Formats: sequence, C-alpha cells, structure tokens
Amino acid sequence: MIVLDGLTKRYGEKAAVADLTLEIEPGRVTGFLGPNGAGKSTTMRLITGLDAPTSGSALIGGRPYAALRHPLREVGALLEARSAHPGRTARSHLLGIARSDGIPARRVDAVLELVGLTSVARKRVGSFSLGMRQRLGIAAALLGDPGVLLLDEPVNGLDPDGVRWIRELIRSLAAEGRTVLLSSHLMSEMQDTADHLVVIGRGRLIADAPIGEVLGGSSRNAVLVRSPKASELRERLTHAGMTVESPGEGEILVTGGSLDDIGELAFRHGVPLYELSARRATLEQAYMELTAASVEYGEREAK
Ligand SMILES: Nc1ncnc2c1ncn2[C@@H]1O[C@H](COP(=O)(O)OP(=O)(O)OP(=O)(O)O)[C@@H](O)[C@H]1O
Repeated sequence: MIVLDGLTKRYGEKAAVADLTLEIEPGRVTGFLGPNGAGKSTTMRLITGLDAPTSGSALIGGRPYAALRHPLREVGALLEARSAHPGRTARSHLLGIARSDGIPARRVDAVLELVGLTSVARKRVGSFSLGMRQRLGIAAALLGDPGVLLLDEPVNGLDPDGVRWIRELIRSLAAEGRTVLLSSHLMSEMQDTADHLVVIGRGRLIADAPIGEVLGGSSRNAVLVRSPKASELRERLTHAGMTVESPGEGEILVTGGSLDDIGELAFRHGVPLYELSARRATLEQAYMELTAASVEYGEREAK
C-alpha cells in the first residue's frame, strides 16, 4: 500500500505536484494518467525517495522510502531516467544492484529468465535495443521480489508481443497481491491492464476511481439504434427527454437513455428495431473529457 498525504513538490514558483492525497491499494493495477507535465514522474520520484517533497508525505507500508531497511525487497521501480551502463553486461548490471541490497545471485538469473533475457545475459547493455533495455529495467525492478511496483511507461519501445507480455506480467503481479502503480500514455493498453485509475492534471488530483466508473461517467456512452422508422423514433425519444443524433441513414445515436428504456419505448409505439446496441466510451474519450481543462503542453504550444 502506498499512501500519499498532502504530497507537494514545488520547483520555484511552480508546483509540479500539488497537495496529492490518495491511497494506492494492493491486489490491483492502478493506472496513473495525466497530460505531459502533469506530475506523474515527479510523484513516482517522490515515492521512491529520488526527490524530497516540499510538504506532505509519501509512505510505503507506513514508512518513507528512505526508512525502508531493504528498499529493493519492498519497492521495485522502473523510472524513465534509470539506465544501465552500456559497457556492462545485463547480468553484471543486475548483480551490482542485487549486491547493494543483499539479494542472492540466483535471483539475478531468475529475473533474467522471467523477462526473457537469459540468452543475452552476458552481452553488453550498449548493444541492446530499446525493448531489451526496457526488459532489463523490469528485471531490475523485480530483483527484490517487492510487494510494491512503480512502472513509468513500461511498454515504451516494446513490440506487440512485448506489450502483451508486459500486460500479462503486470496483471499477474497484481493478482499475487502486490501494489502496482503504472503510468502510460497508451490509453487502449491502460484500458486492458488497469483496474483502478488515478488521473492528475497540473499536479492536482482529477480522478481516483475504478476504471468502470471512469468509463461510465463519460458523456460518450450512447446507444446505437437502427430502424426503418428512425425519424419517428427520433421524435419519440426526443420527446422522452433523450438526446438523439443521426450518424447515418436509418440510424440514430441516443444519449440519456438505457437500452431497456429505448427498447420499451420502441415497442410501445410499434417501431421495429433492426439493431439496439451499446456504444461504450473508450478510455481515451473519457480521459480527454476529464483532462480537457488541465492540458498544460497542448498542441498550441507545441506548434
Ligand atoms: N527538476 C525539475 N526542475 C524544474 N521543474 C521540473 C523538474 N522536474 C519536473 N519539473 C516540472 O514539473 C512538472 C511535472 O513534470 P513531470 O515530469 O513529473 O510530469 P509527467 O506527468 O511525468 O509528464 P510526462 O507525461 O511528459 O512524462 C513539469 O512542468 C516539469 O517541467
């Protein structure tokens, strides 16, 4: 369990993280989302003691990172900035980290196997592809078999097989009862991996809710109806207070009413239906609505 209480980090006038209070619970994957510059990496750095908060606290199992006796056995982190020396082999890189926390060498071989790098364990990291380096970073995070994992953009550079592999790994780590905090800009990947979402913008909390709740709260949830009497149905649904659009000939898209409401209304008025189906909002759509007001480095600035 990770507990943030009034966590704040200022760089001069600017608050990178502002008064963040939340609990990241074990046994589920918590997705950590926010526009560029929202403060995700800073939050992860504060949790892992790489930066000190200006005020507030970040506790892991009730203690700050600096007070953990065997930090690698309690927290594993894959953070963007951490990289291996290109002249070292994968195995010697991991052995160095393992030694720093009294982790036995056999664990190094076990994590190399787990991330699929056994065959290149004695190759220099400098010759690794981005995806292989990412796997090595994940191996380092898992070295101490920690109960808490912080993964900042772990799918970066991975091919589709690698992406699927990491999704399954992350889900199994959470299923074993670990606390997993995962940041990613890939919304479809997040939708498939996370159970719970924490969304921040300009350092502040925007949402802390189960993914189903975030998706259900989107205005983009709608019902698609196809009918040979679409225009009559449109009038009746509008009269009943629903909002109706016509995306195509004989089709209407309804918000403000459930499948059951629409089906019953059509039945009452003798309107035949050829299709009645839920169009669920994607995480990308729900996320865009949530963060619209807090995009810091948007298109306008970038151009
Ligand atoms: N060392 C630093 N000195 C000054 N400002 C910083 C420093 N580190 C981060 N910031 C600022 O704090 C804000 C939050 O940055 P952070 O990297 O945590 O965002 P992020 O959500 O991880 O963004 P991204 O999605 O782009 O990785 C940004 O405005 C950034 O410029």
